[in-house]
Amino acid sequence: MGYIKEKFKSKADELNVEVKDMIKNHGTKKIEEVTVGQVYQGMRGITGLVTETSLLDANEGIRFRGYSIPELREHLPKVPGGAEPLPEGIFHLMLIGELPTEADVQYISSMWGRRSHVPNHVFDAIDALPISTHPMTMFTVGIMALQTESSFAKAYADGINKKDYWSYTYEDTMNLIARLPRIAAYIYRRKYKNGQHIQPNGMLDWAGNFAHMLGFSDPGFAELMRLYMVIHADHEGGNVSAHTTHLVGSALSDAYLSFAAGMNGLAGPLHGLANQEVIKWILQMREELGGGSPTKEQIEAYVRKTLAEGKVVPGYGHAVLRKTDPRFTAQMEFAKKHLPNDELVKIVWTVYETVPPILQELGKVKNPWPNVDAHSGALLVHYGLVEYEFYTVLFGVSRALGVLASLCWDRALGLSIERPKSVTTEWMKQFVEGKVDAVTE
Ligand SMILES: CC(=O)SCCNC(=O)CCNC(=O)[C@H](O)C(C)(C)COP(=O)(O)OP(=O)(O)OC[C@H]1O[C@@H](n2cnc3c(N)ncnc32)[C@H](O)[C@@H]1OP(=O)(O)O
Ligand SMILES: O=C([O-])CC(=O)C(=O)O
Repeated sequence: MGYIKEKFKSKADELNVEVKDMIKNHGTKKIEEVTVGQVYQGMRGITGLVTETSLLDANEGIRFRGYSIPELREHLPKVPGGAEPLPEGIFHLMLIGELPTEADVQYISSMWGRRSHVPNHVFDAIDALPISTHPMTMFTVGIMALQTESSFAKAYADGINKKDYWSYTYEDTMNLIARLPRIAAYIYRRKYKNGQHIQPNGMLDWAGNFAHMLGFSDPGFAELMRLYMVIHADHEGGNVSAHTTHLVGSALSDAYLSFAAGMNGLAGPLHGLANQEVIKWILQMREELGGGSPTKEQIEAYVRKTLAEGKVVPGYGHAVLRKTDPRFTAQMEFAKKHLPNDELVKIVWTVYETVPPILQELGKVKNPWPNVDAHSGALLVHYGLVEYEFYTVLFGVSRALGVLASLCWDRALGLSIERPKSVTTEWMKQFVEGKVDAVTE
């Protein structure tokens, strides 16, 4: 057994004892009351999941095992001469719960390199789709085709002990993460670069190799990919992609099935797809105004028009956050350092000055501030990755790190199949009239 796997096992054994104890001694302690409004409105504010990898504070933003994004940028290992943290490092942190050493990161990097071979039938499955297919559809088809390789599914079919679920899930996790950049790059080159594919470079780190396979040789782009892959990796457990992966995994669907399900959620415009919507919205605004940089007044008018048409302003608002997303700030800092005079980036910054007061005026928007998706597209366009329909695939490759580390924990802790209670509105009517009681068991 590799030493990262051994470390995970020993951490999981320790936490298992604590969790069993928690359930035994405090299992009946109430966390909070659930209201009728919460049940109808997306279960907002209901604490209903345990996710070890990260925790969100509504005002401060995400922390990965206690570390904020600025702290991660400082403490995680980097490539020689690089300034941005390596995704291998945040994966180690989320899985093991400790900051990695340089050696840990190198170990994970070379492990993923060794496991990165993608069988041909995956490419054939993608090639069977029309070229006009959305890249996220190609991505989930690719992941589903790769499910033939699941160690968990094979082991389960052969009959395994519950105690060993974690081990096969770990193997699937490592193999899937190793292969995702190749699948994503294949989709990009197939759809946008006439199928001129680029072979992996085994000497590079995971994100550096991804940048290389996509076809971008500017070292700034590789740095951006490292930062991008770190900041999009996880956002505690309740977001649509993480929750879906966890939910599907709770039926003991393997990592491929669970992750593909999560990616179908990420492909929704209120979640991950918002990053393509942001750049599309900005480009349309520019086109309607005849090109160039719009003024604050022009942006304000365009925002009001968007709202009047009954649409949301993409990249703004959040289900849980109540301040500017620190992932937006991290990208803004990257832009200030590397591309302070980029025209599109400057538009993103003017949009940032303009949108929040307008959303506040509406009186119903709980968070008028930008989220992670408000900034990412402008950075990608700067380096030449202009095909915005592809952006959510990048998000998905990154999100694998968090949701699959979590899936390892789900199986290691023996978490149950998820099955909350649902009711009908007829039941709800009787409940508010005091004719039926809430079901507590
Ligand atoms: C990686 C991520 O997933 S980050 C989120 C990416 N998504 C986006 O950027 C899309 C734009 N934003 C939104 O649609 C929302 O803010 C969401 C989906 C992120 C959160 O939704 P909710 O938790 O329901 O937000 P909230 O409670 O503030 O919504 C209240 C009202 O304000 C509206 N609202 C919220 N954000 C916006 C916005 N950016 N533009 C216009 N209206 C908005 C909601 O649509 C809702 O209107 P309704 O009562 O008429 O249905
Ligand atoms: O937390 C959420 O609901 C959405 C989000 O920002 C993410 O998943 O990154």
